[in-house]
Amino acid sequence: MTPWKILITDGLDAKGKAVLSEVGEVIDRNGITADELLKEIGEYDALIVRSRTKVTPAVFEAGVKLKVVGRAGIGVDNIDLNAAKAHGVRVVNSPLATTITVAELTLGLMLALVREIPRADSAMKAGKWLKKELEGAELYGKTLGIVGFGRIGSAVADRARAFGMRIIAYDRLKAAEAITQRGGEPVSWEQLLELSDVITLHLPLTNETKNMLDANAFARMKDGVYLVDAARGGIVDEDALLAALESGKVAGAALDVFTTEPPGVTALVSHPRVICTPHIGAQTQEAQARAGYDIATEIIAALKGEPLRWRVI
Ligand SMILES: NC(=O)C1=CN([C@@H]2O[C@H](COP(=O)(O)OP(=O)(O)OC[C@H]3O[C@@H](n4cnc5c(N)ncnc54)[C@H](O)[C@@H]3O)[C@@H](O)[C@H]2O)C=CC1
Ligand SMILES: O=C(O)CCC(=O)C(=O)O
Repeated sequence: MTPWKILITDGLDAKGKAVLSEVGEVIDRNGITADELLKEIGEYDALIVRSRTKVTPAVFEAGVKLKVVGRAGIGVDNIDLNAAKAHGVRVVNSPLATTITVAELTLGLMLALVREIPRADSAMKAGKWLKKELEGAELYGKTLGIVGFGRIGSAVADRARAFGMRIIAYDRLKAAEAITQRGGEPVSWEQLLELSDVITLHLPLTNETKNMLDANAFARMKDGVYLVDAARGGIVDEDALLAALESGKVAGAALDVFTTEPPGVTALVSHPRVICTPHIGAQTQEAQARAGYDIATEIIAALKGEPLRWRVI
């Protein structure tokens, strides 16, 4: 047994924990507060988080033994990468584990939006039979605009093609062939906004993508467009989205992610044409089992100084 101590702060699948237990002492402090984390992190060699825990410069400062931070999942916007670099701490993630799960939720949200499934269900539970009012739209033949054509965006494209949708995509960094090979048409940002019937976001939150969907972007969209965000809150300017819903520019929005999480019952969350889920994009048994195993093996590789598959820094 090595002397490594590994702290888990947002839960981890049992298999991942078992793998980690073979090489060190694993402490599960699911739900630990920011203050508690600062007090306790000094004892640990490795920290594993999901999206709840904010790994701030102060955590790196207090983490005097810290060698690696693992994100069981994809987005590392909750980890201060500059501070990690400054303290010589590696950051790793498990980027392949949850792709299918997020793509499936995205398709579910698209269908829920165009057929108003949540409204139909809650009306039934309230004893109302809204058969005449609930006339939806088909996805078939509609144009799906995918913003960010990486792992999840391209998995969404594959599934949406099966629904008979035309796929257009904007990705600032991907070669056009990466999009055409998956049956999509590469377009500019402006074209994507102007041509899409449904827009879905699959890109990271960065300084560049923050508020990418602002009032100007909404103004360029088709009237009656649908929006799905299962990427990150903050990419969409929530005030601009609310205004676009009120004006009728946006027919409906499905949001799995929010600028502040949990957001509380805001005007956006309670809007009748908004469907919300509590950041469950990656939350299936299968995806979490894969993410737990992948991050555990990557953390061990980092602690042992072995080659890494998913080194962020
Ligand atoms: N709702 C949830 O629970 C989950 C959300 N996510 C989010 O989904 C995002 C995408 O995940 P993956 O597809 O695995 O990542 P990826 O890295 O495979 O794909 C992201 C794509 O976005 C593109 N991109 C980056 N900046 C851009 C910009 N300014 N304009 C246009 N395109 C840009 C990249 O070139 C890349 O192709 C993650 O960053 C994460 O924030 C990921 C997992 C679960
Ligand atoms: O792990 C989570 O809770 C969220 C997943 C996610 O957003 C990600 O992996 O980027």
